[in-house]
Amino acid sequence: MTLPEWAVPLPDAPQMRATDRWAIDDLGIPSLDLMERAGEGLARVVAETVPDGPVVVLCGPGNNGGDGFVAARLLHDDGREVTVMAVVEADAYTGDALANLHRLPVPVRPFDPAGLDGAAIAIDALLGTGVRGAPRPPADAVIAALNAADVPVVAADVPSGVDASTGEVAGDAVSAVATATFAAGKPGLWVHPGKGFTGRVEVIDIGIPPGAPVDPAAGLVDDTLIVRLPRRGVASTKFTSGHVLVAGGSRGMTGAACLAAEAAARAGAGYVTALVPAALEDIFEIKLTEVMTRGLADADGAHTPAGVDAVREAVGQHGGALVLGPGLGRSDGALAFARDVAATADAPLLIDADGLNAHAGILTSLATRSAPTILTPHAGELARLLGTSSDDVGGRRLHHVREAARLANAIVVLKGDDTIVAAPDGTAVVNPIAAPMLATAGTGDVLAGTIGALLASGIDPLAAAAAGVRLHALAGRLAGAERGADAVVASDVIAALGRARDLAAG
Ligand SMILES: NC(=O)C1=CN([C@@H]2O[C@H](COP(=O)(O)OP(=O)(O)OC[C@H]3O[C@@H](n4cnc5c(N)ncnc54)[C@H](O)[C@@H]3O)[C@@H](O)[C@H]2O)[C@@H](O)CC1
Ligand SMILES: [K+]
Repeated sequence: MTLPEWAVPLPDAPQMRATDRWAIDDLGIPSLDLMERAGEGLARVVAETVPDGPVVVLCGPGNNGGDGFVAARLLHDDGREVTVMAVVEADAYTGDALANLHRLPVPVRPFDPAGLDGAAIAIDALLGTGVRGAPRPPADAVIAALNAADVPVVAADVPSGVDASTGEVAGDAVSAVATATFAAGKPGLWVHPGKGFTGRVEVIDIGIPPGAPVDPAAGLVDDTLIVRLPRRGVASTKFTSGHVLVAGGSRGMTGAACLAAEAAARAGAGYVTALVPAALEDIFEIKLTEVMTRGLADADGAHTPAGVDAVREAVGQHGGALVLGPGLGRSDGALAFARDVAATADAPLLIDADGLNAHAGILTSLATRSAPTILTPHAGELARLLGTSSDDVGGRRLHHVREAARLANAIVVLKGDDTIVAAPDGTAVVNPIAAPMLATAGTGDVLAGTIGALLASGIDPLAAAAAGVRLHALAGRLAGAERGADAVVASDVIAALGRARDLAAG
């Protein structure tokens, strides 16, 4: 498993520990220097967040607490009033944390919730990457007290209670306004529910050079990937730009298929064909201008297995990528159509919406497809695919998206404001840009068409999915700036796709 070079690595907790050990043992960097720089960064983030007033530093039993001691000393040196409270006796400390406890210019007090009264800001240096499982007493009570107090919190490395490797939150977790994370981001800071606790994330350089012998499986998507996307050139034709087929639509849901088709065109496809129920073809002909349409044998305005041969024929004629599902509906015929198309169409395939519901509980049936497969579920759809609840998916997003990718032998895009794209080998990339304006009908269809166009351009499916997710979020933000964040509709996002791409590509 190797993270693509366009992704920013997010080491998990064991990889972060190995990185620290490598820096200390192999490069000879003193561990106290690392802790000093971590504490410096932490103190800086505190000063940037709340520049004046008393600071309360809550320190746990390990090196995360040691970072807190360093920040306490530096903030005190800067003239801040600092109170340090520890959750364990001072004689429980060892190593670098103990060394920094000895350098504190103020006494360490036992934790007392009243100590938070009057604080302008607090530092959560309770638990970091060394934690196992849900916070145990007394740390759990300290986390609860901190959340109950009306004091902004800056977290050291990771909000205590958030699993740095996964973003899972087994008990209570500190709700921070900012997180100063050391050496590199961690997956759990970017994946919900953990992401909901971090506030602003700042990565602090603690002086560990690149080259650690670790191989993170998770990463962040940034604009590097967009810069690398193929562009139309002087020799391009509509054929070299890629062909997207959209199979979907049903009575009452023609819009979804249109949005996916139009998004594919705006995301760079050279030509797009909508494969729609024959009874509705005239409607599609009127609604779509650049997109070609083809009517398939239908039942009462919905797809049926009788149309599958025509899909295969269209794939054989034009090649390209197939987007299956937008507006498909849930009639028995349409669901059977989706299963048959997925099982027999020999083209790169993206499945969305009711195309996913057609595969509820039978995810492994997709694993034997010969061409690449991308699935784009939200939490509810992924839960149905895996036969579990949306709450279970919501609590363990990284785990479940990886599991689905492995079972389906597909790229799986778990949508949200922390959209995760996972590959069958466990590689997972997260899009860090939230775009709340995308919370409106039809934006999922736009994402499906966008990824479809990138898939048709011939880039690898993980890159196509990740780039589509990023472009979609960037376009959502642009549309929000143009239309007003709460007024964005899906077609605004389509209209902004091209500019989003140009801006991100620089
Ligand atoms: N040299 C290094 O390794 C560096 C480490 N740094 C800091 O050190 C942290 C990691 O330090 P540690 O490995 O000491 O680990 P932590 O400080 O994260 O916590 C480990 C301590 O918490 C206790 N603990 C474990 N699980 C618990 C649970 N569920 N509930 C309550 N207590 C629990 C353990 O008994 C142990 O005492 C990083 O997050 C970072 O803040 C930084 O100082 C930079 C350099
Ligand atoms: K912490």
